[in-house]
Amino acid sequence: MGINDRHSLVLKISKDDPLLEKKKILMHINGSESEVRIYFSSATCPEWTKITLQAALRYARVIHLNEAELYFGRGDVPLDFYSTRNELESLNSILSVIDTLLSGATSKSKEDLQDLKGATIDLISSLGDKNDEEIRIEKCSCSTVELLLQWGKNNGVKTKLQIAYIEGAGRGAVAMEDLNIGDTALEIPESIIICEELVYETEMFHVLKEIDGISAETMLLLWSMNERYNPDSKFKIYFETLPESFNTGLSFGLDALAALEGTLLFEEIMQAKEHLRTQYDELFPMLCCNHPDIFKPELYTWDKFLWACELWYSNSMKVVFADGKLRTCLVPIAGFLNHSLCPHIMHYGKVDSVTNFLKFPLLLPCREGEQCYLSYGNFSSSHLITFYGFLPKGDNSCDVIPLDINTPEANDSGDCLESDPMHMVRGTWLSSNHDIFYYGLPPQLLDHFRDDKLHKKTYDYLVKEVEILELLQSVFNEMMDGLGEYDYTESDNLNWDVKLALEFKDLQRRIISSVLASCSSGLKMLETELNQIYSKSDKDGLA
Ligand SMILES: C[S@@+](CC[C@H](N)C(=O)[O-])C[C@H]1O[C@@H](n2cnc3c(N)ncnc32)[C@H](O)[C@@H]1O
Repeated sequence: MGINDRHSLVLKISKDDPLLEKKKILMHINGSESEVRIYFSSATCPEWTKITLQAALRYARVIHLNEAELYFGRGDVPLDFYSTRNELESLNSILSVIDTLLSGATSKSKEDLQDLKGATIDLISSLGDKNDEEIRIEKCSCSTVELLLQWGKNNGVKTKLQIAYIEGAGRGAVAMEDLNIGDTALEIPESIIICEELVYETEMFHVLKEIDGISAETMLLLWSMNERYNPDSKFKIYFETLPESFNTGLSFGLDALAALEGTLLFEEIMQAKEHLRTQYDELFPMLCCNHPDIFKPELYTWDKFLWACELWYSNSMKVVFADGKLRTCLVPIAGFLNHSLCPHIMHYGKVDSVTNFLKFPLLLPCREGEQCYLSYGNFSSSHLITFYGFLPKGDNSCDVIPLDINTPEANDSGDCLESDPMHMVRGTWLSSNHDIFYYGLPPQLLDHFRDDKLHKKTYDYLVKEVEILELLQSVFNEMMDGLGEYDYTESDNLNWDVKLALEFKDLQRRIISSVLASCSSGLKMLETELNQIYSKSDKDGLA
């Protein structure tokens, strides 16, 4: 209860948030501190739920911003929509505050809180509806998948999902009934999660533990290469459901790599492959020669090593176990969940210490027959292609093009005087402000080039703005030329990897051309502004 019998929602930035200081500045500019209290009362006006939620959402969005979203946001524009992920997290955090209030509320206040809860759920649901996409889902009658589900159930798995074939994404999980926010779609007992402890029980461990600096993840990867072919494995059925090839960026052929030349994705894939090759060469053939009965040479080829790397990159999850330890794991059945930029499940990495189950609760309703999506994390499309082998549908706020800009000012000892963020651009269609001096471009990038001493809207200021936009135009024109032309003519007969490479290049092209369009329209606005100054000075001169 707050003043005058009104209730309040209290939202605050976590003290452990690494972006705490930056978020505090943004909150401060918008009239609040790291903690904000939003008063509400049903007696104020009929629209009170909408008004309360709008007020709370502005601050909740800041609390849930990630680094890139903070870079692209700005203190002097309203704390508007940032991304679907941010919106989903923000609305759910408001919902959990309301739920906490409800647990201790009296009957009158309960009614108001229930109304507010209903309005919050409506907003979350409409977010899901906006991102709803038409995709073909077909029943999966694959016997190995059915065997795995049965094995899971025998071991205690509880699920409200069934496995289906999803157009363009292999297998996926589909809701068997209408699922609401807070419902648990899937529960996996800790006992069937594949994690490092399994290696410790094997002969292999006695050999591997002698290798200097070897990580638990690498041991587990080598274990899985053998276990995949072990007829007596406890996880035999799980391994049988895995695809023969994962088709991630790590398996891109020469044509796809050639198509990507000059892009950051090319660099990312080459670096990742080089790293894996070095790791492989450090272990093999040494392990096979020294311990051929434990590391059978036919199971430890480069191709099989790459398969295992792709398995772990694309299917593993970081899980905090009931003992509090974080482990990289393979989670049978949960491994069927596909990724979305508007996921139903986001918070799932912790085993419930009372029940010993890893639970997958919903942040977004999922109707019967709809695909239930997970968030694999805040990853750019280049990361998702390299390590997962797909380009997600929709606007990915992590798709940025980093810019190599040096901070000009440094003191005598070479240290930068002011900490300059890593500058970048993204598709300017994601920005809400395309007015003069904003142009849909990142404010921090523009500020980097601006001269603080010039007063806004003066002739010199406008001339400097023109210079900045022309500079950006030349940088991005060069980047666009480097990408070459897109050839659509034969796209039907292309290999999966070349297709993916071309789709990535097309996305890069769309981002760059949006930046170029923003620069052009900005230059036009500046030209109009300068013309007004000229005509005014002409008139003044005549007078
Ligand atoms: C954890 S598995 C999910 C289950 C997988 N679809 C299967 O059939 O085994 C991750 C893999 O699923 C695919 N995937 C996940 N989300 C996807 C999406 N939104 N679009 C296309 N493919 C996706 C990618 O191949 C990715 O490497």
